[in-house]
Amino acid sequence: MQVVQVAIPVPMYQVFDYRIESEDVGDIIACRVLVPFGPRKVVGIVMGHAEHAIVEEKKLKSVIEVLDSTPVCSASMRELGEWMSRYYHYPIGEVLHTLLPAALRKQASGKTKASVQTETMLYLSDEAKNIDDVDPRLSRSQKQRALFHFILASAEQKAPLSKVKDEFSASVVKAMIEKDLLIKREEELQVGDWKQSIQIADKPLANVDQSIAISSVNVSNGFDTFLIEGVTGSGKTEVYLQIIEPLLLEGKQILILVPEIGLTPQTVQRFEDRFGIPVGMLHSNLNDTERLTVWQQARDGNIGIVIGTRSSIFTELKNPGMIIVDEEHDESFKQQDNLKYHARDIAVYRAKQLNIPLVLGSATPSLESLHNAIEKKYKHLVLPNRAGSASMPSQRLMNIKGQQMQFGIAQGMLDKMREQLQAGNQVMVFVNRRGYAPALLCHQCGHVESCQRCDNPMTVHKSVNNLQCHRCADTRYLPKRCPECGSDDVDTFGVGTEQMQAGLEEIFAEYDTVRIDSDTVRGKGKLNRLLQDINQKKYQVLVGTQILSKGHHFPDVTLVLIVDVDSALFSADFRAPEKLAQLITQLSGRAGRSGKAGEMWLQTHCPEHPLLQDLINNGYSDFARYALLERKHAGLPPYEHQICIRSESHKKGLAMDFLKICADTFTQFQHAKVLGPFPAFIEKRQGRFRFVLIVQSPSRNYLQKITEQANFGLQTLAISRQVRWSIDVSPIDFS
Ligand SMILES: Nc1ncnc2c1ncn2[C@@H]1O[C@H](COP(=O)(O)OP(=O)(O)OP(=O)(O)O)[C@@H](O)[C@H]1O
Ligand SMILES: [Zn+2]
Repeated sequence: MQVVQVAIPVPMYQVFDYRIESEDVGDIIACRVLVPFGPRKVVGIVMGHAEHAIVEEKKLKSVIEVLDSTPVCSASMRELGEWMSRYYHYPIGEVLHTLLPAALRKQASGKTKASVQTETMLYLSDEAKNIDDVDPRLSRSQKQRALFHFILASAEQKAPLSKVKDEFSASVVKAMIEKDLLIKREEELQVGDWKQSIQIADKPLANVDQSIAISSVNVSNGFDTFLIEGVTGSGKTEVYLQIIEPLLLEGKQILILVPEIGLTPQTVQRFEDRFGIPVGMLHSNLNDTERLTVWQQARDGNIGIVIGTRSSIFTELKNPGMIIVDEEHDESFKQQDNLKYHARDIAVYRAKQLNIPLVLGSATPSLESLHNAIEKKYKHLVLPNRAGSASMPSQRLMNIKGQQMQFGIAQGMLDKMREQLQAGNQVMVFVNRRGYAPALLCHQCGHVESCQRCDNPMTVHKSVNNLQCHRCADTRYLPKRCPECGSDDVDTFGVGTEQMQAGLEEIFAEYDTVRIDSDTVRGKGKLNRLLQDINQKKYQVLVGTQILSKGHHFPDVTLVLIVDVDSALFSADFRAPEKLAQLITQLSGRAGRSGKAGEMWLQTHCPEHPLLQDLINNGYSDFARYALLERKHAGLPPYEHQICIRSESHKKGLAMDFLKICADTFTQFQHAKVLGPFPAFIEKRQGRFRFVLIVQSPSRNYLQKITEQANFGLQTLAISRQVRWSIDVSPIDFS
C-alpha cells in the first residue's frame, strides 16, 4: 500500500492523504483520481507521494478510481498552480481546478478524456494494394472504386475517417472493411500538420515604427516582455501578425489573449486569412466539450494559434513560441470572483516559465505596464501614428452648461451629426447606461423606485416594460402610478441607451439606428451579426455602451459623441481617472480609421477639468505619465502594492467587525499601511452589507508574507465562518 497526496477543490489549504493499492504512485502524479470526501465523491489531482501519512494509515480512505492514464497537467502548470495558490492566497485544490478545462473537473468525465487525442485512419490493406479496378471486389461498385482511388492517391495511402466521411457514406466504408480491403486504425493525431499548410497571404509593408517593433521582438531570444504602446489604428494587429510569422514557420505555437468582447470572428478571421491555418478559439460561449477539444489540440501541438479570453492563459502548449496580450489594459483580464487572478500577471509568469517572449499591446496601456516599461523592466515599443492613410481624430470638448438638450444631446452636436450623416458617414453615440433611464421618479413626492436588497435606484427598461436592478438583476413591473403617494405624475430621470436610440430615431428618422449594449447582444453570434451589419452600412447611427469602444474597426465612422461621463470625474476610486482616460481614448479611436477625417466630441459640464484638458490637448500617453507622477506622490500602486479584504454579511455590524479584526491583525506589521475598513463602493447588494479593508506596502514580497501569516490566523476565527470574505491581491476595483 502507498499513500498519495491529493489536491481537492475545497476551501482548505492543504492536500489530503489517500491510500492506493494497485498503482505505482510515480505513474499517476498529476492524474485525476476519484476520492471520497466526507459524504461526497470528488475529483482530485495527485500531487505527490507521502512518506508518512498525517492520519494513521489504517484510518485512511482509499482512492476509488484513477481517472487518467497520462497526467492532466504538465509539471510547469502544476508549478504555476502552486505559485498562484501562494500568491493569491487561494487553496491549491481550487486553483488547480480553475486551471483545468471544465469538462475535466466533473466527476462524470471518463478515463480517456484527457489523454492524447487520436483520430481514426483508414488504410489500404496489403491485399488491396495488389488489386485493380477489374477485381470483382471493386468492379461492381462505382463508389467503392472511387474510395479505393481516393485512399490510393492520399499521402502514405491512408486518410482520416473524418475526411473520408465528407465524401463517402458510412455504408461504403463499412462494405470495404468487411471485404478486408480497408483497415481502420486509431492513430495519435499528427503533430505539425498545420505547419505544412501555412500559406502566407499578401500583407502590407510595415511602416518604420512597425518595422522597429517587429525586429525588436524578433531578435529576442527566450523570455522578454515587450509593451507596444500604439495609438488606436496604428497597426498593432499587423505587428502581431508579422512577429508571429517566423515562429509559426518554425512550428512554434502562439497564444493570444483578447478582452471578452473583443474576441469576434473578425479578429480570428484576420489570423486565419493571413496564415491559411485554423485558429483555435476559447471563449465563454463555448460548451465544455468544445473548450476541451481546443485545449487538447493546443496541448498536443495540433494547432498553431489559439486566441482566447482570460482563462485561456491556462492553455497548455506543446511547443510554445510566444504569448500576446492584446488591449492589455482591459479589465476583463482580471477575474473578479473566486480566484481573483489577473491574466496579464499570469502571462508574465507563464512566459518566464516557458522561456518565451511576451508581448503586451494597447493604445492606452495600464499604468502598471507603463511603469514597468519606464523602469525598463519591459521593452517599450511605440507606434505614435496611425497606419496607412488614416490620421488621428480631432478631440473636442462641448461645454453643455446651460445648453438646451434633446435626449441628452446639445443642439450644436445634433447639427454636426446631421452633417456627417448627410455626407454618407456613420456616427457613434456612447451612453454609459443601458436601459431607458437610470431611475423612475415621482414628480409629486420625490419617491424613487429602488431595489431594497441593494439600496439602488432601479433602471427603467421600456422595451420589456419593467424596472431592473443592475446590481442583482431583480426585476419589477413598471408602475403607472407612484407606489408611495399614488400620483400618476411619475417620470423617468436621465438617459439610457434605449431612450437615446428612440430619440435619435425620431430626430434622424431618415437614417437607420442600431443599439449595441448587453441587452441587444445577448445570444450566440448576435454581436457579430450586428457588427457585420454596421460594416455593411445597414445602420448609420450607432448607439451603445462600452462594448462599442473595444477594438472594432468601423471604416465609415467619422464622428464619435460621448454623452455624459462627468460623474467619473468625481469618483472616489483612485483608478477612475485612468479608466475614464482609457475609455475616452478608445472611443475616440473608433473615428476616422480609414482615411476619412474623424472627430470625437465629449459633452461635459466641466470643460476646464485638468484631466479632460490634459487628455484632449496632449493625449493619453501624456495623461498617463502625469497620472503616474500623481500616484507616486500619493504612494499608490504601482509604486506601492495592495491587497483588499472584502467582507459581506446580512448583518452590517458583523461584516464590519470581521474587518476590524483584520485591521488589528495587519496593524501589528511594521511596514504595512492599513486603510479602512470602509463601505465598498456598492455598499449593499442582494441584502448583504459590504465593506473593504486595504493593506498596502512598498514591498510585494513583504505584503505577500504578512498576508499569508494573517490569513492563517483569520481562518481559525469563528467570525470568519459567519461572514462571506475574500482576499483580493492587487485589486483593480473596490465596488
Ligand atoms: N503598414 C501598413 N500599411 C497600410 N495599412 C496598414 C498597415 N498596418 C496596418 N494597416 C491597416 O490599418 C488598419 C488598422 O490596423 P490595426 O487594426 O492593425 O490597428 P490596431 O492598432 O490593432 O487598432 P486598434 O488598437 O485601434 O484596434 C487596418 O485596416 C490595417 O489593415
Ligand atoms: Zn438589487
